[in-house]
Amino acid sequence: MNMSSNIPARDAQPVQTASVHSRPALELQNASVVFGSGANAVTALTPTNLKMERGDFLALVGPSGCGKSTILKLVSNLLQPSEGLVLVGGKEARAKELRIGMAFQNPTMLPWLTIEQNVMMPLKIVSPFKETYRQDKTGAFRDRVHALLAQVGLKDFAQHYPWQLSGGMLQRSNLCRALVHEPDLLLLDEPFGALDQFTREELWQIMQDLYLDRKPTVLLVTHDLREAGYLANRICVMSARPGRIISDEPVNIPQPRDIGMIYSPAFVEMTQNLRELIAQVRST
Ligand SMILES: Nc1ncnc2c1ncn2[C@@H]1O[C@H](COP(=O)(O)OP(=O)(O)OP(=O)(O)O)[C@@H](O)[C@H]1O
Repeated sequence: MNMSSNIPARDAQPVQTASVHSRPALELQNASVVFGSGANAVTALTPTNLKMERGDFLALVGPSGCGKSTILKLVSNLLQPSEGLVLVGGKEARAKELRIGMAFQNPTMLPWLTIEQNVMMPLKIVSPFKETYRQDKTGAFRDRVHALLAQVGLKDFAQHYPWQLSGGMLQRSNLCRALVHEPDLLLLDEPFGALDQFTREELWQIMQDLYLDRKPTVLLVTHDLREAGYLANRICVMSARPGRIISDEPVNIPQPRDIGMIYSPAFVEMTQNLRELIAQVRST
């Protein structure tokens, strides 16, 4: 399947996936996951290889239950592979203190803290920021939080509490919190799944701006093929359980991408090809 296209983009720049660092940001080497044992064993992931360079934005798509979240859990060290290796920045995930940012479908803001305090939280608890958090007399951390909030249009909401914000505003704050500590990896698990279509598209544009500004390495799990095509520079399709990656293709559309692009014939054709591939693997 070829996901190349001639779709025009605003202020087109080449897609940048090449690494300036020698070690991949993330590597799965024949990593497999089996839950349980004996007759109750469930193979969630067959031996899987995956490599991401720094600054890659990879979308993982596939039928329900194929192991997408399992891969996120492996990468974030919430789960150990039954066999194989998971390397983050060249070191085993379990051997390393990981600096990871995460955003899920439901923003998990602490209700008794303001948005500013919620977004600040990773700086308080994650190295190397936590060591200097208390000595931050200049307010550099606060400035960092405010700059992020301003970038996502929440400049005037820093002192509000989570219950005073809409779902879309909460997810924008959530993205700020996931990025504030400059994570080695940003893991996104259906982060826009609970939003209405207009808000979702607005958030895609905000996510794109944040990504192009900071170039974190991003692994996005989504069921929304347009979201994958709009945001990612690589799309991996997984087979039905037991999961494995059956297609790994670049999205050769220059960034930044215009949101109107998702209605263009070439983009619709690309997502249609993905849809057909997933329909095939669901029925086999
Ligand atoms: N703790 C567990 N014990 C047993 N089986 C599990 C466990 N966690 C996940 N599984 C199984 O592993 C498979 C992969 O699950 P996973 O959550 O990774 O799928 P997914 O692709 O993220 O699904 P969805 O798209 O529906 O969120 C599923 O069949 C699931 O039932």
